[in-house]
Amino acid sequence: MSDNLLEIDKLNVDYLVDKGEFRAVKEVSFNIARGEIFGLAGESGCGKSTIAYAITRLSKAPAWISGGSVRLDGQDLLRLPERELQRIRWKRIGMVFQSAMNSLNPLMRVEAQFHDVLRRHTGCSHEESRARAEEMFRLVGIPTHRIGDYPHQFSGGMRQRIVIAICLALRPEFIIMDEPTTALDVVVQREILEQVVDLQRSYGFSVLFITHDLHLMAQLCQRIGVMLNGELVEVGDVRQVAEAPLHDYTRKLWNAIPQLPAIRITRESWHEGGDKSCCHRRRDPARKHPA
Ligand SMILES: Nc1ncnc2c1ncn2[C@@H]1O[C@H](COP(=O)(O)OP(=O)(O)OP(=O)(O)O)[C@@H](O)[C@H]1O
Repeated sequence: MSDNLLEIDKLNVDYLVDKGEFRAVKEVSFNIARGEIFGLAGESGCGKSTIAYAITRLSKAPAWISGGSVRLDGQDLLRLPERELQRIRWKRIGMVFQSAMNSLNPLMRVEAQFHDVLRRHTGCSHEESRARAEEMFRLVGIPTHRIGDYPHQFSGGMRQRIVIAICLALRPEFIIMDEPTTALDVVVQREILEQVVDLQRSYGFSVLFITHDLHLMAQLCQRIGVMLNGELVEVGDVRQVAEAPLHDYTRKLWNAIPQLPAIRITRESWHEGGDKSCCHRRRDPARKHPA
């Protein structure tokens, strides 16, 4: 069995626009190992979300996947019949997007929403889904007595945690997180991401983590891919991409970040007794990426 859970090879995605085809993702290839958190960085409009949607073939018109392959455990998702893909979405590949908290049904109690998803994908009973929902609420730090509440009775951060909890309840092997906490304030954002890392350590799923925030990415991910105008211009270990970027654009991305007294938390330091309230890598004032 390959170490890679996900293998994307020469993926092309076009948008069919008035003036013809616009290629938003150009020959993009990268792998995500089992249990790895892989980050995709790059400025707005470079194609990150387009890739996220293409992986599960949730791209909506006018997007068109025009080439390449996306293999999950060796199986090309781009060539699977839709019915088979439906069995893989959510069950094997979870998705948490920026606006996910708004995807909860406002008219249904949260427990019913858990049950709905779990019954559909696993056929489990009310008792089983209630037990799983309580377990997931505990994991994401929400008191279990709130399980019968409606979405509007929770804060934005709590709703986003609930979406993550529902996603995790299906025990996916791979989770796509596209700006999962961008709409939330930094403290809540940090708490949720700490929980995601803890859960990832417990369950061992792989994550594609997309964010504008390079610092956050460097804290969470083992490897990072950097995109520019639809192309993946650099992929590397987080330390290499942060400290010895190979591509000019990656250097520019780092240099565009305000000079804070400290800039990177390693995933290890986040978890191994470091001060979680601040960043851990002291930036060497003398160190400058070459322009
Ligand atoms: N529905 C659409 N029709 C035409 N072009 C689109 C459409 N959606 C996205 N695009 C274009 O595709 C390119 C990639 O967009 P995408 O949303 O993937 O970027 P992104 O890197 O995720 O940006 P952001 O970080 O702002 O979310 C952009 O140039 C965008 O304008």
